[in-house]
Amino acid sequence: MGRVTTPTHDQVLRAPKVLLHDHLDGGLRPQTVLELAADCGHPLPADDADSLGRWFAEAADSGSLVRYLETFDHTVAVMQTAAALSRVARECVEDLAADGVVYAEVRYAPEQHVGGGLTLDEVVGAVQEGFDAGVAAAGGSIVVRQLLTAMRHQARSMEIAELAVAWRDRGVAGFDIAGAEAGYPPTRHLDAFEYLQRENFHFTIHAGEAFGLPSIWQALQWCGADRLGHGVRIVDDITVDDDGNAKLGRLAAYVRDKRIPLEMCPASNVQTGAVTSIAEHPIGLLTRLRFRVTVNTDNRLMSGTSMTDEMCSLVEAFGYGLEDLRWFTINAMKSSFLPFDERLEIIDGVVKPGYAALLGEA
Ligand SMILES: O=c1[nH]cnc2c1ncn2[C@@H]1O[C@H](CO)[C@@H](O)[C@H]1O
Ligand SMILES: [Zn+2]
Repeated sequence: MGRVTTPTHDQVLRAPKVLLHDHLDGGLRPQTVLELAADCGHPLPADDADSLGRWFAEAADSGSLVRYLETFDHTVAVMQTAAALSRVARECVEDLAADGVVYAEVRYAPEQHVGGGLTLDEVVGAVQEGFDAGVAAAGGSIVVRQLLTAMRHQARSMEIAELAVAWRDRGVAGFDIAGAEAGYPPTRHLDAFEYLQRENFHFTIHAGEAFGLPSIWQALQWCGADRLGHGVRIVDDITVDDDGNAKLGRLAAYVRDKRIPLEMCPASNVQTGAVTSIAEHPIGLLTRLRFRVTVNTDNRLMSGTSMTDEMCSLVEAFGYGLEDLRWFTINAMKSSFLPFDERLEIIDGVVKPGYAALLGEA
């Protein structure tokens, strides 16, 4: 893609970044996990913040999505009160703002936070309170919305979809399904997706991460997803010949033609074994073919990552310049679930001037 102005780490940190795929229960500070676990008597596999952070990264680095997801037992366990949820949500916004994120959609599954007696409504309210406090602490330099996730192996998706719609004007911008992909096709939750479409609401679906094209096809053509969580396996429908010419199958062509946003999470994909390395991540090919690619963190705790780290690893692996990072960022902002005028305001008022200033330095 065009010109290349290789950025320094400090420039990537200062660049305005947009995050569409980040799990609230995958982004806690290790120290906070320790303190909340002490409060509620939850036993942890380590007793200081450094070793606990390392434990999460190592346990998640398993080559299997199912084992990766087991690490969430410890974060979800300490997020069962309104105070704990608000704290985690506030710290999440503080950490994203410090990382130069200007817009974020942060997701979690409310049904996993009712073990301490909270109602679903109270869970969403507690998270929103934390987000509001975090945005205030960051001096309004960041805009944050919730995405409500339903767990694909459970049967509460309709209820969670209704919850999301009930909160649509109070901080919730969309809906998602997550959890183990193989064996739990998105069509299990068709009633929820059809309801959301009738409500003119937005949703994304984790698809094409641990399972291939049928999962992506169902998410788009049966369920009507607006975006794909990961979607990496769309490359199974693309062949590249020895001269580098790519041939797209019907599904890959549809995804590109319709500008379906791909919420790509490079570090997470290496840990779950969806790809073997960042350098071999399909994001390189998909970017070259001009799919609507976005860059995301997925789980900052489990992957020991940040938006700055993800961007820097792509700069290193693919030689991307500031121009490419701006393209990813504008792609993400165009694909957000905010109203169109609010998206434009951030693109024209924040993202473009931010990159113009950095390109002026370079
Ligand atoms: O990459 C992923 N693929 C599928 N599910 C995930 C991923 N990361 C996190 N979760 C699941 O989403 C729940 C709500 O945030 C988490 O508890 C985890 O089980
Ligand atoms: Zn995810």
